[in-house]
Amino acid sequence: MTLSLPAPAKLNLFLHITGRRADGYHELQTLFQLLDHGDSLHFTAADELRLDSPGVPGRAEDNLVWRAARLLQQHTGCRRGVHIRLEKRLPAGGGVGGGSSDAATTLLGLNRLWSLGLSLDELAGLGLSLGADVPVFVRGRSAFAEGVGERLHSVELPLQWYFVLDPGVHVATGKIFSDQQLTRNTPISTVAAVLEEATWKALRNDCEPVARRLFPAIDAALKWLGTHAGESRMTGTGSCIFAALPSRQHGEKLLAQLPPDWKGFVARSCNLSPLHEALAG
Ligand SMILES: C[C@@](CO)(OP(=O)(O)O)[C@H](O)COP(=O)(O)OP(=O)(O)OC[C@H]1O[C@@H](n2ccc(N)nc2=O)[C@H](O)[C@@H]1O
Ligand SMILES: Nc1ncnc2c1ncn2[C@@H]1O[C@H](COP(=O)(O)OP(=O)(O)O)[C@@H](O)[C@H]1O
Repeated sequence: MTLSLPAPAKLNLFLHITGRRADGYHELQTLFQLLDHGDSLHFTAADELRLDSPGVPGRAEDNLVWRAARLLQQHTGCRRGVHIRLEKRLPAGGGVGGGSSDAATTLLGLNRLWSLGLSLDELAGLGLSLGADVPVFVRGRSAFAEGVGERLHSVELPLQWYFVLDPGVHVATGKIFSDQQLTRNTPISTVAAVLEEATWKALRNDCEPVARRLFPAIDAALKWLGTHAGESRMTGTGSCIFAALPSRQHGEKLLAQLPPDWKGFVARSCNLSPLHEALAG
């Protein structure tokens, strides 16, 4: 029997860098918006661990799916295996959290397949050791986040169509965070304040000026989407750019007009992750 589960994308609707910890990691405030579009993972019970992920370059052992499965085995002492097939749709290094979401789906999927009975708190704790963005996908709710992204307050955001433009460049998160021109002193805000309509315009992505300076394609993508869809912003540390849309049809039209080197997708926002809906159903 095969268990097939989604690994949804996220957008950072804004991303403020508010400080830097003694260990060099940056403190941030962000709004994680989950989307109904993403990768798919297929889990089939087996004696050994095997990963089939043609869309992700590099060794299987470095894949976050593999690392999540190994971590779960080590943490629980479980000796069961699994064959996992990863159907990759999200751009890697695109700021839409594909790798982190794949890891979260693996943790929840194997917790179910191997009948481990770990709680969401335990799984989120394990996820955090794989990456700062993994806990939000484990918990499965759009959320305001603080710290390095691990202090989560779930929020109900208005449902919205989004266009996500992938300018085809891979941004290493560390390259943005180590840039000398990155601002690290945005004043700390509150959940209530960021959710107010009046405050919305003042929110931004502090990584955006650095990313558009380092990557001309990101600058060009921001200009293109700004012209075609109005206010546009970068997600995470890039490279994807997004804009809110009045309808899916607007997004389909934009897809047809995209310059040849760029890709994109149209997605609807969701407050509850499609992964959690699938596991509940
Ligand atoms: C900033 C976000 C927002 O979603 O960017 P995206 O990765 O989604 O683009 C994430 O929290 C990213 O978290 P995560 O994806 O775990 O970061 P990693 O790749 O592990 O970080 C690579 C490097 O960036 C730096 N780093 C990362 C996160 C952080 N809060 N402060 C940092 O200074 C560290 O030097 C780290 O070694
Ligand atoms: N399953 C995976 N999918 C995508 N990237 C992965 C995966 N496992 C490991 N990686 C590595 O993690 C990096 C960041 O992946 P990803 O989460 O897609 O980017 P971002 O954090 O910018 O959204 C990739 O460049 C890749 O080297």
